[in-house]
Amino acid sequence: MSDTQPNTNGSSRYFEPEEQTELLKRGLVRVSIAASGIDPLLDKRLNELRRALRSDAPAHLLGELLPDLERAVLTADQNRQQASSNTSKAVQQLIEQLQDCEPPREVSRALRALERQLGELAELPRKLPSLLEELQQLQQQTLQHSEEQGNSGLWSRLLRRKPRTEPEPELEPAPAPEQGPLIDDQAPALAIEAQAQEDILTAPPDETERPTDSASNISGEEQRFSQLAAHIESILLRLLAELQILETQQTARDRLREQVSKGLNWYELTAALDALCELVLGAQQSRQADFERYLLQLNERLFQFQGNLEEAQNSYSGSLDAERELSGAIRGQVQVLNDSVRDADDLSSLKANVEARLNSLLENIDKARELREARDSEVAERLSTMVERIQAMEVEAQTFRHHLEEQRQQALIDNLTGLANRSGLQQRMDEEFERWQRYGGRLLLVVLDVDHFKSINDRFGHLAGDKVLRLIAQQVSRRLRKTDFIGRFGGEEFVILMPGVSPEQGIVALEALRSGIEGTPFHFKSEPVPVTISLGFTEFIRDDSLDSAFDRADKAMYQAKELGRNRVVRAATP
Ligand SMILES: Nc1nc2c(ncn2[C@@H]2O[C@H](COP(=O)(O)OP(=O)(O)OP(=O)(O)O)[C@@H](O)[C@H]2O)c(=O)[nH]1
Repeated sequence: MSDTQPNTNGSSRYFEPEEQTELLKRGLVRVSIAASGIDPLLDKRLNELRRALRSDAPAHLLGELLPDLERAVLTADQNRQQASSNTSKAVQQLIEQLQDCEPPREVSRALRALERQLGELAELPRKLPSLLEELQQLQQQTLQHSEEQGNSGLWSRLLRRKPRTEPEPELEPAPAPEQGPLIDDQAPALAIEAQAQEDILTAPPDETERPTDSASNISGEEQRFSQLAAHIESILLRLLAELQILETQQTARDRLREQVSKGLNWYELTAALDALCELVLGAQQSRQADFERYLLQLNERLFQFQGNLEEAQNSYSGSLDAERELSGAIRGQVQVLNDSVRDADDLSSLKANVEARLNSLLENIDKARELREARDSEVAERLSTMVERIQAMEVEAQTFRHHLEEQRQQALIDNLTGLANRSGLQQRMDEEFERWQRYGGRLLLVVLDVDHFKSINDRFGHLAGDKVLRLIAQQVSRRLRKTDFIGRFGGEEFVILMPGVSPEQGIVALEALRSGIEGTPFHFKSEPVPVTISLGFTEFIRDDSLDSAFDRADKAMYQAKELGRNRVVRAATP
């Protein structure tokens, strides 16, 4: 059979089968070149095919290449579909984010239309460039719209600097009253002198650092952001002040403290956190290394100690041997003396003989004594060295115990209020609960929450909020008995334990506590800041667990909030 093919001038011409094969091969080579660059495995297989076609490989060899090629084509197709689906998802997310920014209605509509186009995955690679171009325009319109609405976006907010550093407001409690038997009614006057704090709310922002904003268009959101940054800085400064570091880290700490107190933007904040992390880890590692060194030293000393004991033991058994040797020698000399007395012929030779034997006996005894004395003094010396070493070891162990205890205690204290933190509170609750289970008696658990604390933060800033928390902690601790215990449960919530107090006594005490806080004149500059607390409490009853009692007290506290706040509610017992 023959075949025809249109030639360049339009007429058809006949092709021999060899020519047709050649043409097909050439066509295949070109198609394979066009299909290159889609997938690395497919490229490899196409390369192999091209090499085989160019080298005039026999048909059966070409046939062997085909299954691999087919597989590579299928895999490449799957990969392409997966890539299309990923791209589609990413673009879809971008569209959703833009929709979240509340774009103008026409932009939102266009975004929805664009989203619909993403459904046709097969078309996506071809359409992607125009699709992205359209998306970029819609994004620009959305951002422009956001800025016009004064609703500055997350990035612009993050990249901007906060206003000047917020100075600490001065909250000055009057001197502490004497502790009353259960509750002291005389609330001290507190003055929150916070000129500086008020400055924050009214001070114009730093123009050089806010290139796009004027002082007048700082949104409420922006202000909250600045307050949050100030809050983070105050926490960092407190951490830096309280961090136990090494002498070699002092300069790094001072540098970081200076940097933080000057105010940080978010980029600097990340670096500052890194630096803080380094300080903490450095100090921790060094303490760890110290401890390891101490353990090594201790090990070495114990080893020496054991060596000394062994030597003392050897020396003691050496003395026993020497004494045994001496008594054998004496016995021998006495035996010889006996024999010479028995066999003596005349008095003068007997006398000389006895004298010689006695002298030799005395010599032996003297030698043995000297030897024993030398050994005794050696043992005494060893013992005194050992005693000294033990004393040194005791001192070191004591110091380490002290350090460990200090660190353990620090981990249980809340930095802001100086009260027990959640872990400290948990520890004490466990102890009190165990005592109550073992010995019975009365135990009250109180949950205390500051009312509308969020609005104090919002009105006066987080630093003022912190000060209020500190002062409440002080006020409440002063009014409690020595046997009571207060810890910070978290945020603006505290827990009080009152052992040996009946619910009737408890309600009186807590009512006085509540009215004491209410009557404390907190001031922000000259403006009074109303601070009240809500309390819920319960008595531990049979079959109670810590959780069940806490739950009751917590519910009672929420009931106090629901009833209008600033009150004490006793939990209903089941
Ligand atoms: N300044 C400061 N604020 C804190 C601290 N811990 C938590 N807060 C804030 O305390 C506020 C508690 O607010 P909410 O839980 O809404 O309660 P609230 O405003 O006191 O209202 P009620 O409890 O319903 O009276 C939140 O805004 C927290 O950010 C802290 O250590 N310092």
